[in-house]
Amino acid sequence: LCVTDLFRAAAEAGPHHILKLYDPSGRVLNICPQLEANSEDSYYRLEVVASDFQSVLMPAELDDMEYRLHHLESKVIEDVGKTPDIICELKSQVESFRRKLESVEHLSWMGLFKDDGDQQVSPKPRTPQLSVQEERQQVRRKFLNMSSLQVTEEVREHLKSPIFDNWQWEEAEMLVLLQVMYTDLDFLTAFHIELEVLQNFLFEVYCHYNSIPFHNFQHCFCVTQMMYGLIWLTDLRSKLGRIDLLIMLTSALCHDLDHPGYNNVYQINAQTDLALRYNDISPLENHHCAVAFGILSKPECNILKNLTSEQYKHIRGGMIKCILATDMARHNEILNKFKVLQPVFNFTNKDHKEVLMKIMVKVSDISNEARPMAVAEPWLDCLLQEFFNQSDTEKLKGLPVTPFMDRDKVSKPSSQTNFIRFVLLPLFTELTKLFPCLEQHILEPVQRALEYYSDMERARKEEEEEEGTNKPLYRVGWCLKLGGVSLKTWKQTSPTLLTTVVP
Ligand SMILES: Nc1nc2c(ncn2[C@@H]2O[C@@H]3COP(=O)(O)O[C@H]3[C@H]2O)c(=O)[nH]1
Ligand SMILES: [Zn+2]
Repeated sequence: LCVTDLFRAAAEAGPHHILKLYDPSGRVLNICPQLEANSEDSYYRLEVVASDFQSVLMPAELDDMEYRLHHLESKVIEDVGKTPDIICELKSQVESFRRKLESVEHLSWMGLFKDDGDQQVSPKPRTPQLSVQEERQQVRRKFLNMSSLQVTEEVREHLKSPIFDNWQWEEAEMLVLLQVMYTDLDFLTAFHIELEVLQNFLFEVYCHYNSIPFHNFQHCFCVTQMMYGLIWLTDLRSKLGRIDLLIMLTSALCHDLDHPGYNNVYQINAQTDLALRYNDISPLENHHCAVAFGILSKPECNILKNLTSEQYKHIRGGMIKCILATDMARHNEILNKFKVLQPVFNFTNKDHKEVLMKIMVKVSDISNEARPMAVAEPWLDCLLQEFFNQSDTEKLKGLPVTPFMDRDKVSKPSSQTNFIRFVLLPLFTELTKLFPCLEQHILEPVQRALEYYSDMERARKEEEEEEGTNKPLYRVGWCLKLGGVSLKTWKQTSPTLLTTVVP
């Protein structure tokens, strides 16, 4: 097929069909303007992979929702004589969602079109566009204009709790809160850190996180805040040296610096610059750590500059160990070490302390489900978006597809029930044995999350059985949030409840 034929064929198939294009070896090709020409003896194969496109992209829920909104509006008008603002807002959200589905943007969701021309999967020097730079400078100005003294006692206390809601805070405010963490742990006095240097360091850290769905600055903030909360909850200040606390908090802060949104498996399979540079050994974690020390190598950002060389060496060694420990490929190795030590744990033993510090960073890194559901669930949507993006790219490039990232294999609840059962609970249970006070703060919320996602999984299966069809594993619509309530939850709530949950 020549390109014109291709588009003619697509037009003939009509808008209700999904087409996929394959090369002679059976690889799915990206239908995009950069498509290479084929020759007479290398045919492209065009296949209709799904019909009734409209019903996939226009979930019945959307019609249902519009109908119910209309119904609700007429009832409210009968009572109060006009359409309340909240209903107008909902109508415009539903309308904008419909427009999104009708446009071509959603095609990238389905792995059909993907502009991966400037995809950054290697640590090339970052040359942000002016607008990004401007945005950052605005954040910097706002951050520097706020004083940590403005942060009230109430917020300082709340900052120590795992129920802290990151979604309520802007980036500049998060930077101030990070500054509060360093000051309230007395790091500035203990390590002679000048406030201006701390602010420069925090700002540079912020600039070195990418705007990607999950491994972004907000994730860095959440992990650091959880670490901070754990330090207070477990009273670690009385058990470890302040230098170890500095290592743990700074490792949490730096642990995903310049994450490109594609994991180690991808780096290795795609033979990216990172994989080449680090010989396939934890390429990402090595990179995060190297970026951290790159930032610290600038004198104006070097919060460690007033330390003795021995202290510096200790901190550098500790941070390298903690950041490299976040590679999930080493999860069992590290957890098993901790399991052996836990019954005889000794806070004065150097090796014991080292394993505990790694465990604390790991727990903080994967602690979203320990937070209230309204905070945790949007994080899962972000993670799945990054996962699906990776598996779509893997399919397009003909690389092995990472199974737990494959939109054709995982559903939102199944991804979570497995992760909670096999990763979170074993890890959190072990830490709780050493610090029983953590049970209510991290273990119980995770157990509740497991029930929540098991219920969601059951409901999905029942719906499938009722309808006798396979439900799409992860519907586009599930991502639309209306006042923090997912469409699916919304569908299940009564119209009267709707007005109360949406605000
Ligand atoms: N399914 C699932 N995976 C998670 C969750 N939180 C963290 N992870 C995974 O755990 C990994 C920790 O290291 P990475 O940041 O590389 O990538 C993270 C995700 O792959 C979660 O809530 N659900
Ligand atoms: Zn992380």
